[in-house]
Amino acid sequence: MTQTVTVRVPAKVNVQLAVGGARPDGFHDLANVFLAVGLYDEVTVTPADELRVTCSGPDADQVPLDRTNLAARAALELGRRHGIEPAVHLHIAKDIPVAGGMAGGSADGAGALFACDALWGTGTSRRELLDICAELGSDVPFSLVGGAALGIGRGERLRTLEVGGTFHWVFAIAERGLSTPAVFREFDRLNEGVRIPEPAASQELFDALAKGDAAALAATVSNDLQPAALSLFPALADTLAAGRAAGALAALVSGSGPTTAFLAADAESARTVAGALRASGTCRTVRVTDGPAPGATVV
Ligand SMILES: C[C@@](CO)(OP(=O)(O)O)[C@H](O)COP(=O)(O)OP(=O)(O)OC[C@H]1O[C@@H](n2ccc(N)nc2=O)[C@H](O)[C@@H]1O
Ligand SMILES: Nc1ncnc2c1ncn2[C@@H]1O[C@H](COP(=O)(O)OP(=O)(O)O)[C@@H](O)[C@H]1O
Repeated sequence: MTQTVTVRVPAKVNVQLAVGGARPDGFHDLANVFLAVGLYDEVTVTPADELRVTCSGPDADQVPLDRTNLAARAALELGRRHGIEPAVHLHIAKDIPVAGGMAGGSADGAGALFACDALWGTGTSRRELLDICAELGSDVPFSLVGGAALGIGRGERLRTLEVGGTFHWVFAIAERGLSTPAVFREFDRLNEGVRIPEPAASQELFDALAKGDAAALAATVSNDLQPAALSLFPALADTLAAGRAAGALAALVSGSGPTTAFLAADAESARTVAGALRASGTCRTVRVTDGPAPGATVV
């Protein structure tokens, strides 16, 4: 029997995030276009006496190690469905910023699910894995599949999108995190009394992804949560301005933030934008990477 399984799972940036009004269940309908990018968490699962979570990496102290951790929740749910006691040690090697709008917790949930399924030999179908992911959180199904996809409903119902090239990105990691529910609440507050249209995905954006055309993608990216994130974290405007001034084709908040994302024309331009962001002193760390990246993969 396999004694240890490690799964690598990517971060995401939302190249379009169209947000509808609040639903009766408290969620918002979305047209959420995800692109997986090359920052990864690794989840390693090993048999143990009881369920235990550990985490390493620069942000490890911000990650809960109890049963609220999405990796633990994934193991508990898969075990429950198969009548297996989830006696495993889950170790998260964390490289995705915590509470950064890049779906790091979701990545760990998808990674733990995939890893436990391999360790226990439960042979769960793709359909059931995606159902469990959707129970764990709106972003978790995308973490499993990676690449690029449109998420509708609360973002959990996915349609894979074609991507015709590599997109070069720079991410500016902020000094502190932002809570996703707080950003949605601020979105509701800012839109009080406003009739919010049904969220709709952009065909121009799909075409830009399919062509691998960075300039065309830059012309169509959008994030309806950006005003709410900026309202809660006004200093992000300075980071966005610094990246734009350095030649980024597009500058936007990633999901609910506070990570800011900069689309560059090519790898060299990405390095220039990264250097300018570092020099600007408007963020904690700068990362250069590209997308699309593959979904959860056993390493
Ligand atoms: C905003 C997005 C964009 O991709 O990502 P992040 O910025 O958090 O990475 C997602 O919609 C976040 O998805 P995820 O982080 O999985 O959220 P969930 O655990 O499902 O929900 C947490 C809370 O966010 C709000 N929420 C989330 C999704 C959604 N469609 N509508 C919402 O209103 C609700 O208040 C919910 O209770
Ligand atoms: N494995 C995990 N890694 C990070 N955060 C987690 C994890 N499990 C639960 N959380 C909780 O989820 C919150 C959101 O974290 P994260 O998924 O990193 O951000 P975001 O939702 O902005 O993409 C964290 O503040 C933390 O309390």
